[in-house]
Amino acid sequence: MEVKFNHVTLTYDNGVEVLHDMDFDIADGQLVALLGPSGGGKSTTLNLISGLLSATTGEIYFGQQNVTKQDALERGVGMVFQNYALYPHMTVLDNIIFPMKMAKIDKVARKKRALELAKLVRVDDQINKKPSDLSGGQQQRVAIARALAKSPNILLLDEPLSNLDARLRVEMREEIRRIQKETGVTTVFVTHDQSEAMHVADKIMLLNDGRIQQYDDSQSLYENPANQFVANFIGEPALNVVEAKYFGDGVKQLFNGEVATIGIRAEALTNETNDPAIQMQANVREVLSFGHEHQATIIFKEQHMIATGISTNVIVNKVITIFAKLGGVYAFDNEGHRLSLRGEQL
Ligand SMILES: Nc1ncnc2c1ncn2[C@@H]1O[C@H](COP(=O)(O)OP(=O)(O)OP(=O)(O)O)[C@@H](O)[C@H]1O
Repeated sequence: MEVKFNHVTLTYDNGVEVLHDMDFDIADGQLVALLGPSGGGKSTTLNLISGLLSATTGEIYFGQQNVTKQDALERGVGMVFQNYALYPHMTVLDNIIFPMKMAKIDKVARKKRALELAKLVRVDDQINKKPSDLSGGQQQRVAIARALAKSPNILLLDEPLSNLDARLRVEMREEIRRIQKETGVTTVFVTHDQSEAMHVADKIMLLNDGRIQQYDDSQSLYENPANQFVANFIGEPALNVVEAKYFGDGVKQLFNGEVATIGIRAEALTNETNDPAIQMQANVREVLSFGHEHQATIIFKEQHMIATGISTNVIVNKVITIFAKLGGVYAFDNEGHRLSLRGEQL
């Protein structure tokens, strides 16, 4: 089911508008991550999709239907909460059956469907256990199966991986993607972890201060950030941010508009390249190796930068020419808007 927000805002009871002009489409069958820092508006957006919160202004559509005034039950959404919220006294199978029992689905049919779902989420060998006898990952699988039981229009997951240890998180993020692709149900999940969002989602909605900063696939967010917030938030190591005053006019004039800040991706900083690049005289302070990766700290006009494109045999504590490949260099004005390269449209 397609989800459409038409200029939606949300004001809480205290009179403060926390979501501003949310205008977006989630295509049918897509897996979308709501990503952003704490307080950015992820949970509020999820609750507006679910119907647990009502839009203050604007409209919400599921397909052709205006659901703005409908509650969660009427909208037919499946929810998985952070703590899974399984019924502790019921078996795995009964947990999955429960929503279908409430919906008065025939006994034989609901058991058949529950067994299919247990198989889909790979807990079919655990169906007679109680939730307390399952691992965190297994409990989450059951919670997903239960949320899918009534064939929801939309599946919503609130920080689904946050209670799992590192190994299970990696396993479950792949599982969420597999289950979503097998069922084809439009799915939205909340996370504050960029790597999780990038591994799992088809598209990422990056939220900050109750506004969509960018809604795009992960590669576009990384390679073509809309503004300084997006460029800073996405990418590991974080973007090197340097005030434009440290660069000459030649560099500033590469861009349209008044350059206030230059951002350089760590991997764009290298000591040899054939790509179009900005040249800098910089001191390589140290080169650290982590297995097959290495990371150099370089100092350019007293500004520390992290570089991952420097060869390990470079001489340390010597000023050398470092190149910043233009593909990984962004310029921003003093409001954080991204400026295009001259002759290039953003
Ligand atoms: N019940 C409420 N009443 C008033 N303001 C609220 C309420 N719930 C959330 N807010 C405010 O709305 C804004 C968005 O909060 P929201 O919980 O959606 O962010 P979030 O991105 O999900 O954050 P987190 O990752 O910390 O859960 C914040 O400024 C928050 O303080």
